[in-house]
Amino acid sequence: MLVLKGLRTWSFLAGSRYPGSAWPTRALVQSGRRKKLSSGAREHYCTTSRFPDPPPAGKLQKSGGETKSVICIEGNIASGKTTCLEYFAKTTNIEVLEEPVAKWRNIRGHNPLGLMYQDAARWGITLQTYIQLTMLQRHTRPSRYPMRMMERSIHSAKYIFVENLYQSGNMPEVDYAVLTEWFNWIVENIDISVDLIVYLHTSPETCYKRLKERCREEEKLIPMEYLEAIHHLHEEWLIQQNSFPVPAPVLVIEADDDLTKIIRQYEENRTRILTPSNKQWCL
Ligand SMILES: Nc1ncnc2c1ncn2[C@@H]1O[C@H](COP(=O)(O)OP(=O)(O)O)[C@@H](O)[C@H]1O
Ligand SMILES: Cc1cn([C@H]2C[C@H](O)[C@@H](COP(=O)(O)O)O2)c(=O)[nH]c1=O
Repeated sequence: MLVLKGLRTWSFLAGSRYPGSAWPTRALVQSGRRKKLSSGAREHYCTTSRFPDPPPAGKLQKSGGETKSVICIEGNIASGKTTCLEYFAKTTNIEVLEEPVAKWRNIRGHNPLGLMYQDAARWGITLQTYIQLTMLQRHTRPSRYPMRMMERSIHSAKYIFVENLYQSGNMPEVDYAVLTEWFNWIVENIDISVDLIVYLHTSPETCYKRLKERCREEEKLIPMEYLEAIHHLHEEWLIQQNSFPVPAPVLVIEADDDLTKIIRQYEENRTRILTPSNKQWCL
């Protein structure tokens, strides 16, 4: 067991989920099915200490307080992710983790989210570096619950928001390269696996309306085109599945409806959402 920091213990695991490469082949990715190691992988990881030998190839994973299933709620800005999490927070035995937006709005008195919206080309790298860190902290946080439900993921921060900054010309190639190297290292070395993605599928128009109603100060200047760009990146990633690796099966919830209808959909899909191993309803 390698003790890295204080009480936090991590173990080098005997095998990677995707041995030999960071991700499964494109075919596996496109089918939305992650291939686990043969014979049930997770249970067979060896946590025996080999220190002071060089650690075996594998992923860093926290020991103790193992989280069994991770469900990520993905969707455009103001699509209803937090509202969805609030609904499932009433369920026992689920740890619900909202996005750490408060941190993105205030790090030691600075507001990287606000700065990014004021000048994306200057502050995009700053915000996304911090978001990548805080998302990693979310994924790797110890838990005593059998299930974790997270708002977004380190995957969407990279594949949607970093990508959008880069594609829109607001992130220089060197910044993109640095963030990508960081991200790839994380994927290869740390367990950030996800068992199910619930995609709240909305139109950009719906999000624009809800964004205006929510009225978050930093987001006041967001134009419709920004929500359209974020929407298209989600569609390519999660529906067409032709842009970036999809880390888990995708369950799509049509989320343009009003709150009463959405709650009914959550009720109807409750078992599908809370049984991530049941993939028959997923893309
Ligand atoms: N189905 C819905 N119908 C109408 N308004 C909604 C619905 N879901 C969420 N809202 C409202 O839209 C705004 C954004 O929702 P929120 O859950 O914060 O979105 P997100 O977390 O995806 O950004 C909030 O004001 C929320 O009350
Ligand atoms: C993950 C992520 C988020 N953001 C921005 C987008 C929104 O303004 C907020 C998150 O709010 P939401 O209501 O939960 O969508 O943060 C970003 O700029 N970059 C990111 O990687």
